[in-house]
Amino acid sequence: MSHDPAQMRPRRFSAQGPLTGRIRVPGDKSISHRSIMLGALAVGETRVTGLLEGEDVLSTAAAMRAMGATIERQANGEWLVAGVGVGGLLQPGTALDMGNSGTSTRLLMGLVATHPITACFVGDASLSKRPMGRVIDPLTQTGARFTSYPGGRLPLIVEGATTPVPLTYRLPVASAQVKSAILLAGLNTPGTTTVIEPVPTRDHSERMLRGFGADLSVELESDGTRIIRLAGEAELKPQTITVPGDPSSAAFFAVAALIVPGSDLIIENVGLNPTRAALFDVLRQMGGAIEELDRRDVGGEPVADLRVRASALTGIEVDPAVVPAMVDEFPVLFVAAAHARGRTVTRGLEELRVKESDRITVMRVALELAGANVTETEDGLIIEGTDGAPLPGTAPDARVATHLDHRIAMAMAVAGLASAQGVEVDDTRPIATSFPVFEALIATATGQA
Ligand SMILES: O=C(O)C1=C[C@@H](OP(=O)(O)O)[C@@H](O)[C@H](O)C1
Ligand SMILES: C=C(OP(=O)(O)O)C(=O)O
Repeated sequence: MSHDPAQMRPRRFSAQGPLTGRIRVPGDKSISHRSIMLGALAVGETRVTGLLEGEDVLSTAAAMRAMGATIERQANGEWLVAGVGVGGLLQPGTALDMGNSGTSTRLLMGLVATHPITACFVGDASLSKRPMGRVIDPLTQTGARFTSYPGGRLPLIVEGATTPVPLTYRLPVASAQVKSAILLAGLNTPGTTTVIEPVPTRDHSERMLRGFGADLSVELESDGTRIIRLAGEAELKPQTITVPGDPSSAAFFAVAALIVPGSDLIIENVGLNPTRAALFDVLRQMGGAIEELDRRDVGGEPVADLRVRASALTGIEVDPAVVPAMVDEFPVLFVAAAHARGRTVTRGLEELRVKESDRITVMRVALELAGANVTETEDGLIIEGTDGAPLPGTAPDARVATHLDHRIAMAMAVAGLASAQGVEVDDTRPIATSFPVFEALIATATGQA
């Protein structure tokens, strides 16, 4: 995807009335990536139902195919992955195009680092600005070699180690991608790979590696630090996986239903893994009516249907400790805060500056353009809400710049649904990276479908 204005797809999102009825969001992006990767490393056939068919996951699938796996979508929507076995990845014939996806890039760099192959990683303009040094640094210690653009940026070449050395690594940033890259590198490494995680991040890799039969243990220290140990030269067994709905996608509809008057919406099948679900707790603390219905287990992850009703929200100080458990949900939380009574303060969001865009600055500019009262700090935003009044929206000649960032486009679309004159975003194309049916579900929930 490029910034070429001729290819951008702008759209004005305007008030369409309340969100009602029932919707179902697509499969979780993090679990979908890992289903393909681990399936491709197992010996035999893994079956995946509910896979997110977003561009990011399709980039992962294309890369795993290029390294030898057979990955096919069946007519009934189920995906079959025939794996090559740990150690069996083949040298890709061309560069691996990671598109817009940080998760694909960092996790696959981990996999390639301990296979005796060389791979070149390329990506779009957004991904090519993102820091890869955070995985290059630890993975270099396995014996892999990296050649990258200055600052550890894409394009980059990974020459995997022929005799990889196991890592013991303490994470300097709270990042599930860095953790997962090291664990995946550990799969084809003799001995024990150890990741020390002072601040817990999403634990899908740990859960799924165990599910695929890897010998992985997690020790919890008294201060909350997690010590994750993985026995190398693992043999993964194929699995049948049902991917739960993505809480990060449900987040947009939860906020829309809270701030659009008269809404009463059921969002079905939402994954509520505690390392992911903090947004819903924060919105409840703000006074949001979010009920969990039929809590159950899907594919080893807690899931519920969420009933969300329009609510008067109150600003709060968001505890920085919850940031990793809602790291992708801040853009849409900011939109909720812009409609609350009083002030919302967020801190500890430095990581947002290195996502698909700098989500602190980009959301400050976007919300200001829509008429909100926002102050940017070094590590967060302070937002004075409207006490339930609609934001004016963007002027007829103004467009929110989304910078190839799907979550900016969707958060500001939600702002548009609750605005007086609509919010125009400059490009809706990036939405397809994580939530291809987003616009269709808006139409369904607002009765326009
Ligand atoms: O491991 C994952 O699947 C992800 C981890 C997070 O990134 P970081 O590890 O950079 O925080 C998150 O922002 C991303 O959307 C998905
Ligand atoms: C940060 C995100 O994804 P990634 O890092 O995989 O590009 C996201 O989906 O918000």
